[in-house]
Amino acid sequence: MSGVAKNAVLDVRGLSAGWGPLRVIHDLDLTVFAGERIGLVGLNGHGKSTLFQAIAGLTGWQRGSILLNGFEVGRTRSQGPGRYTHQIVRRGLALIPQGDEIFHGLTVEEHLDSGAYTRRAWKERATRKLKILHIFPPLTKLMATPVGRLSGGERRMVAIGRGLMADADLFLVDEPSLGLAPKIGKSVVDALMAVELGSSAMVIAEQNLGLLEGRVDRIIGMHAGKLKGEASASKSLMGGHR
Ligand SMILES: Nc1ncnc2c1ncn2[C@@H]1O[C@H](COP(=O)(O)OP(=O)(O)OP(=O)(O)O)[C@@H](O)[C@H]1O
Repeated sequence: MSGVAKNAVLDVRGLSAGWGPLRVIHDLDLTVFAGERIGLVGLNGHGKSTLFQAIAGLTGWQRGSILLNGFEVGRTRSQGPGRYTHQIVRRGLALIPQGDEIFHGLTVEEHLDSGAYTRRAWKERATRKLKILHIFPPLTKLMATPVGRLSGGERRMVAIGRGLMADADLFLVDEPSLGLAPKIGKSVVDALMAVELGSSAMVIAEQNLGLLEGRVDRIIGMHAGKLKGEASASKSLMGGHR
């Protein structure tokens, strides 16, 4: 293999990971470059979430190399989740997990603020919130509303918006449309397409290829814990229609 490209935000080599006796990820390689928006498409249970959790250091066990901004964050580990996750987050990772990890009693604005957890993001939180509201306009009038009163689609916007508040270089978004009515799910994915990445990168896991087709820079299939190469549905090949 050639060396790591200079602008690789993420470079995964020989990653295997799983839960207890279950091996979910099999010797996987993946490189994500700055500015890229990637679709990770695969059916339920084929390891998309486990791959994201491995990058965040949250699987039951894992081995192999994971370079985040050139720093090794992989480490062989097998003693319970979460041991290094805060360090990985400080290196530039934002994981937006499946479902809505929200606190019903907190307002929309409190959720967004809670996503600005680095010193720089906190300082810039007013500007960052404006950007989130630009991406998710329905949240504008709901800033003071406790999220327990919101609809499923609005809650998903809050959960994703909170993740996007981070000063991160790599955003991993796990099944943003899951459980939402098709129209709402599409509008949430549309919003993710509108995020200006600059030198950061985004990987969106989805079961529904149609939501990403022609709209991301690359689509990578995932099957039985392995990546299946790239589908011919990248933005450039499809003419970048919206
Ligand atoms: N926390 C966990 N503990 C034990 N097994 C798990 C855990 N999370 C996932 N698994 C198992 O790992 C396998 C891969 O699941 P994973 O959630 O990574 O797939 P996925 O492609 O993201 O699908 P989904 O859309 O359901 O999240 C499944 O067999 C699942 O049961």
